[in-house]
Amino acid sequence: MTDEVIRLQGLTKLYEPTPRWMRVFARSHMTKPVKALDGVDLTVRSGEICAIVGPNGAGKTSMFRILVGLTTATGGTATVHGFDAGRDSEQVRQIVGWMPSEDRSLLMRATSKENLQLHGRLQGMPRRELTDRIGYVLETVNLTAQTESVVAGLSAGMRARLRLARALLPGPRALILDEPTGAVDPIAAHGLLTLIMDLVKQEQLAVLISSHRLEEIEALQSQALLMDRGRVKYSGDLDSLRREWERPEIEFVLADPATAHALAENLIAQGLHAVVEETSVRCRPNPNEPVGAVLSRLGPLTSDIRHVRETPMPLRDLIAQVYERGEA
Ligand SMILES: Nc1ncnc2c1ncn2[C@@H]1O[C@H](COP(=O)(O)OP(=O)(O)OP(=O)(O)O)[C@@H](O)[C@H]1O
Repeated sequence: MTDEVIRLQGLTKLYEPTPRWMRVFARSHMTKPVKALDGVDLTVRSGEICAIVGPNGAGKTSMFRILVGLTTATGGTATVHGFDAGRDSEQVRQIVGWMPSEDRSLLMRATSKENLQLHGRLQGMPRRELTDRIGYVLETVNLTAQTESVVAGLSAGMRARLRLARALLPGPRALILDEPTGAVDPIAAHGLLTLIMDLVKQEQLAVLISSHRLEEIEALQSQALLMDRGRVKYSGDLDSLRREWERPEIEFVLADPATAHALAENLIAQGLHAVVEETSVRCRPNPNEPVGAVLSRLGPLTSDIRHVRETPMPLRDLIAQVYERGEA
């Protein structure tokens, strides 16, 4: 399809063990090869956000580093708008905006403008175009008033927006955002995410984002790629993930604690895990089992139930299930 921007096909990255002679000097070294990415397939289209989720060591950073040309793949391909991230790194750099996770990449004693000027020059942007672009990107991230401010004096939220402005400098087709809200307080993080969503819509960017904050991923209404030790555990949208893995919690409210205990015993006898709290009993039915099926097995106890409530599974638990069942 023509609107495919980022495409990974069988992407593999193998880090070789540290050579024996180097182990003497290296602070840490590896004695065995590590497969950071193991045959990853992914497509991100323009106007789409894909969240990369995974525990430490899942391979998120390795994937990002390949896409921005900081390291090369050992197998498969990574392309952006048809350009190969390894072979055509020059072209890829002009159409990919990279927002690293930390402020370390900013010059703290320089102003916002100076940081962007330096970055643009390193990217080979012509001086005229760079001046216009700096004004535009600072306005886009609401930092026009901080154009001449020294970075050290900016808040964490402002610095994050400056890192985003820097990623936008080349006028990219794709954005790669590594933990963009990492050090930012929740209110500023919300502002940053809203800004990112608006940008995606307006400029039809394809975005890859990594975040350990799952509530943010839900708010972004993004696609999700769940990874573990270099392998893909799930790839698709969050609604399909819910349809496939959802096990809503059911709460039964009864007239008195004695009946609540009787109902809980019945559920436990059915092999379900049930928790009693005064007159309420909570349980999670088996996968794909509707609440009606549980009720039909309760017999005469059904008439003692005052209310039934269904609570959707939090995204955190949903994802944990994918990982746990994958292990099994
Ligand atoms: N330069 C490197 N040399 C050797 N091994 C590496 C290198 N970079 C990463 N690894 C290993 O590759 C695996 C994947 O690491 P990567 O940093 O890509 O994962 P991650 O999902 O970004 O983790 P984190 O959330 O901790 O940053 C890990 O086992 C890591 O130790």
